[in-house]
Amino acid sequence: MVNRLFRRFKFAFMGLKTMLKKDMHVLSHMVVTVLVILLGLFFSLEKVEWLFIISAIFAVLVTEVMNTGVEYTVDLVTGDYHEYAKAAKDVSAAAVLLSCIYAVAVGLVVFIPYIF
Ligand SMILES: Nc1ncnc2c1ncn2[C@@H]1O[C@H](COP(=O)(O)OP(=O)(O)OP(=O)(O)O)[C@@H](O)[C@H]1O
Repeated sequence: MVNRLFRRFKFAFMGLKTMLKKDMHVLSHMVVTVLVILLGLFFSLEKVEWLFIISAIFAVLVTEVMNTGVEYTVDLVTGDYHEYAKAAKDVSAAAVLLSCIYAVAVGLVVFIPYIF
């Protein structure tokens, strides 16, 4: 039981490592995440504000990870141009875009009152 749990964590961490190697976007997300956390500490955000910031950070990271998974799967299935391959990758990228819009909206709502 503990062994199985440990194996699942191990594979999940291998996934994160693969992600960092394949997708440099994740590094830019990490940099923005650190900056946002520092800004949050500087303004001493309220608990609810932190919850929204954390949800936005994870929304972007999770969609990026899923997007990379879809890209790998599509590339495994076909190296040729295919309308469905394009649709799968574009729709998956759209999920990242939506999560980024959510993150920007949360950032603006939380930080604008502190800045102005
Ligand atoms: N096999 C394919 N058939 C049709 N269109 C494809 C195919 N592979 C990629 N595309 C198109 O090219 C775009 C870019 O695909 P790619 O695999 O290079 O991902 P990416 O967005 O550059 O991701 P990353 O930079 O994270 O690797 C896709 O969004 C899709 O529109």
